[in-house]
Amino acid sequence: MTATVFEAEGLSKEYPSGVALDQLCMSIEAGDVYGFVGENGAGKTTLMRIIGGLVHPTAGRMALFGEQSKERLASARRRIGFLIERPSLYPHMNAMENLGFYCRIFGIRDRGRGAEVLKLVGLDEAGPKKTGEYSLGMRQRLGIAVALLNRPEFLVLDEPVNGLDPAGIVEVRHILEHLSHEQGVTLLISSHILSELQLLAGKYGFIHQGRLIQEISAAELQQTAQVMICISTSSPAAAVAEMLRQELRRGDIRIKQTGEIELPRSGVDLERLMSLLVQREIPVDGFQLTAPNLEQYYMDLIGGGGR
Ligand SMILES: Nc1ncnc2c1ncn2[C@@H]1O[C@H](COP(=O)(O)OP(=O)(O)OP(=O)(O)O)[C@@H](O)[C@H]1O
Repeated sequence: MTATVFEAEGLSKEYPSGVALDQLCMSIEAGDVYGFVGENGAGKTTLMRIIGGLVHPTAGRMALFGEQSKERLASARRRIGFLIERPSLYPHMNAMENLGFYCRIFGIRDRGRGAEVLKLVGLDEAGPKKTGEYSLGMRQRLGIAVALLNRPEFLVLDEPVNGLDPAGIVEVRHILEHLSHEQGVTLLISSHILSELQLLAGKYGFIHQGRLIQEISAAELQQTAQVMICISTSSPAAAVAEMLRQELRRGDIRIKQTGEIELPRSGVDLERLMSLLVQREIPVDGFQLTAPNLEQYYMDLIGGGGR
């Protein structure tokens, strides 16, 4: 039986300016990598702050590791690591000094723990460099190291790859994969980079205007989301798309921003499609079947799919 790490029932948060979380019900099981997806202002950070005890809900209940009372929630939070918004680091200190500071705050006596987490995030060679001189990627990795100091069973990460360059994104992904696969850490990750989230998460929760509108597992996404056909041609895309709409009698053929023509795979006779392109002497520079795509699924879900 898997243990429930986090559970919310009717969890709400109202600010004078409006509702940030609206009767949210969700659960995260031990070992899950839960991807939290939503537009700016949807309520993701608010939920993470509630989990961290930084914000109090106005209604509803929640449990962490099955604990619900105020006192027990406080001790359950010691089993969790947080990186919410930007890591707070002292710029005039190096990585080890920053970690030493947090060890004192968290009451961690294990003197070797700082070096261990630095190694885990690949910063063990950063040496005496002050964190004020760190790149964004290094700061983010050090933020993850801080979150790991207490050997958390559950890690809550608010947009951990936001603003990182491609190499930094891959580095953070490898760290999180290691924590999940090798150490069994449960992860809750919010991100706007859905292609990246799709490489990590096993389950997704979609939040829209404070409401959890859907949860789906990666396997369900694989089955549900549409495989798309993507055609690139040097012929005018608008004319080719119109010809295909007429011939295939479909209204769901669109031109992507990249200029490629895209249509759902389902119901398309590929042989007929190819022969239409050949008969009309349309040069085909690329023809691809794309894998189920989290971004497209999300856009369709909130009604902005453009198809
Ligand atoms: N301290 C606060 N006081 C008043 N309103 C707040 C506060 N914090 C958040 N809000 C509001 O609550 C709503 C949800 O914000 P939240 O930061 O949780 O969204 P988010 O999904 O994390 O967005 P983003 O992707 O931009 O980080 C927004 O309308 C926001 O303006």
